[in-house]
Amino acid sequence: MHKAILEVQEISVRIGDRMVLYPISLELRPGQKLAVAGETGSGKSTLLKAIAGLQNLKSGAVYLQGERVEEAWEKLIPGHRKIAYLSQHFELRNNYRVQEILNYAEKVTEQEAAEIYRLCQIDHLLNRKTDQLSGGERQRIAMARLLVGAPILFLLDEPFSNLDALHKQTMKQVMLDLGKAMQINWVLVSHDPGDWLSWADELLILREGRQLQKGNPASLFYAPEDEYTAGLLGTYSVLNASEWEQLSGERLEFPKIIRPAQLQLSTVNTAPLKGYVKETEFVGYGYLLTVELESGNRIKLFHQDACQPDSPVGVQLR
Ligand SMILES: Nc1ncnc2c1ncn2[C@@H]1O[C@H](COP(=O)(O)OP(=O)(O)OP(=O)(O)O)[C@@H](O)[C@H]1O
Repeated sequence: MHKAILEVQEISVRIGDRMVLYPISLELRPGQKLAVAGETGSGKSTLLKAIAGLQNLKSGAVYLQGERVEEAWEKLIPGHRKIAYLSQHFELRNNYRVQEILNYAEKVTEQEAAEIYRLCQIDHLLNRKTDQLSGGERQRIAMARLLVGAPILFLLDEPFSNLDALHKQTMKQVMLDLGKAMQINWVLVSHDPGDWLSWADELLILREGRQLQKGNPASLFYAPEDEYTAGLLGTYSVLNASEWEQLSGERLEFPKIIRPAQLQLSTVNTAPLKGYVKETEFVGYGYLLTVELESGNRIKLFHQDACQPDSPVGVQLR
């Protein structure tokens, strides 16, 4: 019995004469949810396709429950029957009823299929034609279509890119429910940190085809190795070593990356750092202030209330 559902061993991909993915290894244990982040062109889709057996590898191998996943060149129709891959460019055949499209892919019992439709929140759409659906509905149907194929690993490429905040929430709930009910393992690729920070157990950061950092989302959020990772995951500021020492008492050899929620305003006279408010931006649960420190360095922090531009403020650690 293999403990890992998925083992990716040192896989690399070359397309034409370009290296698109340098050797990457990872493991997914049952129930684990992995998110892959990186700037556009960093190799996220290529990694997913390589895991799904839809890509030729230059080196390495992918194992699903201990069995090697064949590469694209090894099969007449590339792909693995236990791995579902939902591309950001998925297509639903036009002019069919939703039910017909789903029946065609069904490899589960009628009862299980009904449960999948319920969890994907598409029961009410089964009699619709595929060209009478919203983007969010199409996405959930494409997902259900793959799910009735009974996968154990589900790979999603930018599943939220066309959805509004409400539909995103629905999709995330659907994925959580499905993960629990059907013991499906997820790997998700996304641009938007809001999509997966709360969702993933593990986060992999890619840059120019290389694995930069891997860890749990909260630790990467608060301790990114560099500004690339910091920037991918949200708003940040950089304090120089002396500013950080004034703030925390800790002496570092390098600048410190810090998140807005780690700082707060304080009384000007006694504050370790002083500056002036330059911008106030309403962000729903408060205001994101831009404060220019005495050094000229601009940092961002959250505050409950709006502040007048150019008002003098003190800054301390929260
Ligand atoms: N079929 C192909 N032929 C040539 N180059 C390709 C091909 N597919 C991908 N690439 C290149 O490989 C690199 C990685 O592409 P990939 O689609 O994996 O990136 P990505 O991180 O998913 O990007 P995005 O977020 O824009 O979807 C890019 O530089 C891309 O131009």
